[in-house]
Amino acid sequence: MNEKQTNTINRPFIFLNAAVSADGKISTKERKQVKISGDNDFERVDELKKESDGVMVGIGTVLADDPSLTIKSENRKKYRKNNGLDENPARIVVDSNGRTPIDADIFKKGEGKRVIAVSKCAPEKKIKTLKEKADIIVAGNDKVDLKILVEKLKDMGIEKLMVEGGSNLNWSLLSLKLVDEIHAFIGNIIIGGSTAPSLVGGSGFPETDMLKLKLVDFEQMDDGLLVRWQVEKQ
Ligand SMILES: NC(=O)C1=CN([C@@H]2O[C@H](COP(=O)(O)OP(=O)(O)OC[C@H]3O[C@@H](n4cnc5c(N)ncnc54)[C@H](OP(=O)(O)O)[C@@H]3O)[C@@H](O)[C@H]2O)C=CC1
Ligand SMILES: Nc1nc(O)c(N)c(N[C@@H]2O[C@H](COP(=O)(O)O)[C@@H](O)[C@H]2O)n1
Repeated sequence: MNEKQTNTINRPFIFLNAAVSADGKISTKERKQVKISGDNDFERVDELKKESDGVMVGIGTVLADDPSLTIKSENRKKYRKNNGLDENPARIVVDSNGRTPIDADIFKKGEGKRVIAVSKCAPEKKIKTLKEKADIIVAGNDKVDLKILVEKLKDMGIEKLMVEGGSNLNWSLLSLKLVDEIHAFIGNIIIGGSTAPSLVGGSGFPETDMLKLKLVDFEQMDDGLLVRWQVEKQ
């Protein structure tokens, strides 16, 4: 597939959302969830979830944070129900080897569809167990092929996909040019540490290929800054 075809694949609108420290980190060197934003930001994130068809994370985030990825507000859940939708957007984990724990909060909390995206390498036995709790998408040989995955998600009716990290999944999606927007709350803390994950990890772009962003919106929120960028098409 050449670059032009890459940009024209039939996929959802995809945006990344994250809470980032003033020095660009999304958690500590222990890779444990840390509170960067406050109540106003959690409300904003809840509203974004209400408007999304899917919320996707990498297995690294599931193992580190055990997030539920549910909508928290009863009114927002009701709004979705009244509009013929599941209470929660589909919760999607990018997990090549089927490592998602069977007692993860995404399975225990809230109604709605769960999707585990695996590669052909995932052990049969684990897939069989996960199938009792989630839809399984197989995409890629040894690592989840994100282009195939997002096309399959679109086929399932996912038009708007929110990505809640982490660092490595963000990198892969950005480097494959699969991201339309980035929404970040930048908090008034410094986390530091060269091994603490930043908003975008991976191997990084050479200077000639750095992604360009267009600033769409910004506002002060509590003691931090809320920023929305569009990823420029190249
Ligand atoms: N502040 C914030 O807003 C947020 C912070 N976080 C933090 O981020 C950290 C987790 O980030 P990170 O460790 O990078 O984990 P990620 O959540 O990014 O998951 C990465 C894993 O996903 C799997 N994967 C499968 N296919 C792909 C692919 N094509 N590209 C990339 N990954 C793929 C890989 O595991 P495998 O090979 O087994 O499939 C990989 O190791 C935690 O510390 C968490 O607290 C997370 C979300 C939001
Ligand atoms: N918006 C925001 N602010 C913070 O300060 C955060 N630490 C995060 N983290 C993300 O929220 C997920 C928790 O989700 P649930 O409430 O369990 O659904 C966590 O995994 C991070 O993705 N976000």
